Amino acid sequence: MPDSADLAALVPPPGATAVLVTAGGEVLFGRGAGATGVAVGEVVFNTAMTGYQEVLTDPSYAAQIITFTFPHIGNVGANPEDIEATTPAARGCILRADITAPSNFRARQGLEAWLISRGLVAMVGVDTRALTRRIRDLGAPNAVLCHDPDGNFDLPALMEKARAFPGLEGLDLTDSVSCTQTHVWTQTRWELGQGYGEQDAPSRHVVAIDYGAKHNILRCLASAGCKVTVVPARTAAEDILALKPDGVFLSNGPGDPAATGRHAVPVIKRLIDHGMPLFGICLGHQMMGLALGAKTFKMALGHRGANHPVKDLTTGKVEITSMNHGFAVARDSLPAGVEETHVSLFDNVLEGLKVTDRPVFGVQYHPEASPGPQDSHYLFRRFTDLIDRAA
Ligand SMILES: NC(=O)CC[C@H](N)C(=O)O
Repeated sequence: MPDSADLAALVPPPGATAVLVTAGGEVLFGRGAGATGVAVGEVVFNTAMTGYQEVLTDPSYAAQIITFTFPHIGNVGANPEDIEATTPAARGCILRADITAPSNFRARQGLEAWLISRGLVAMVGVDTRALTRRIRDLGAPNAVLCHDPDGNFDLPALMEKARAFPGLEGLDLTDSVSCTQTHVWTQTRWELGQGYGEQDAPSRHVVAIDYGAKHNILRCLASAGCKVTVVPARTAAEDILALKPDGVFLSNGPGDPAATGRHAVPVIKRLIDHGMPLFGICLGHQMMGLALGAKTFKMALGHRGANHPVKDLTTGKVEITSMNHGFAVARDSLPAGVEETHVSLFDNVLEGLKVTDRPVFGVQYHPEASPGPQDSHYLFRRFTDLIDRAA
């Protein structure tokens, strides 16, 4: 493994204004883009070919630096609609090609200006295919991404910074991305020519626990006919029950489910015991698993993209899904009475579960897509059917 002296001896190539330094001492130079400064986190790759704005605003990417496997990122620019959360969570991004001027009727800004406005550090002009292979073969590294227009890099200090990052295992990050106030969500899904809609006359009441919820999940719930009351991540079970919901939704979110589960699992257990219809997505699904007595584990590189095939074991149908997870529920830890409902056809990881005698289910992937195909939207209907049957 390279040491500080090896790193101090490295001379950046001419024109290098950004560098990625891993905790293991690997160094990758490129050209800086977006905000200047230093970003610390776990480096992961996403294989989606579209929807970079949704990916970069997904709160589940807190404390992560994203490299896109698609080489041309930025072609459609940025617009104020394709935003999954207003607070920045991802730390930065790494791109193959230079960011070019936008060409899309919805663009209001170029990607470069948008990255700066969100404080996202970026690096372009690097071999993202080699970086992706490295992540695939050796796992997702902790690293520091530094953008300095003068190209002054203290590489040993950057490596130390990467080493000081504790890694995602054991990290509860929901407080940094959850809402702070209870509020009602009324926006519905985007339609071409109309944009987002506003809900009218919802017939069911769902409380969504916000561990870092993507907006499109809330829109899908609103479009499925639910009045959606969004509550902060640490809301007590009794306060949720006092809102008299017909069902409770457990959102996606960043970090380690076992760490966030320390405060969230007792709340989820109480709701399950109460007989409440429950639907969990990603982090919400993982913590539902923990509440039922299953275990979660950290995957070597995780699943991130918009092209992951999943089989619904309850219908035999295969759907192409959107994913972003680095942890998963361990199949062999599922207790009696909890059934696996979905499985990844890429690597056989458990992607969904349900409780046999209660109205409780969750999926590991992202049925709201954003970005990605809409094959899995049926799950919102499955939730409202459960609510209606439990009424
Ligand atoms: N999208 C999510 O909710 C991600 C859940 C969790 N942080 C993981 O990486 O597995």
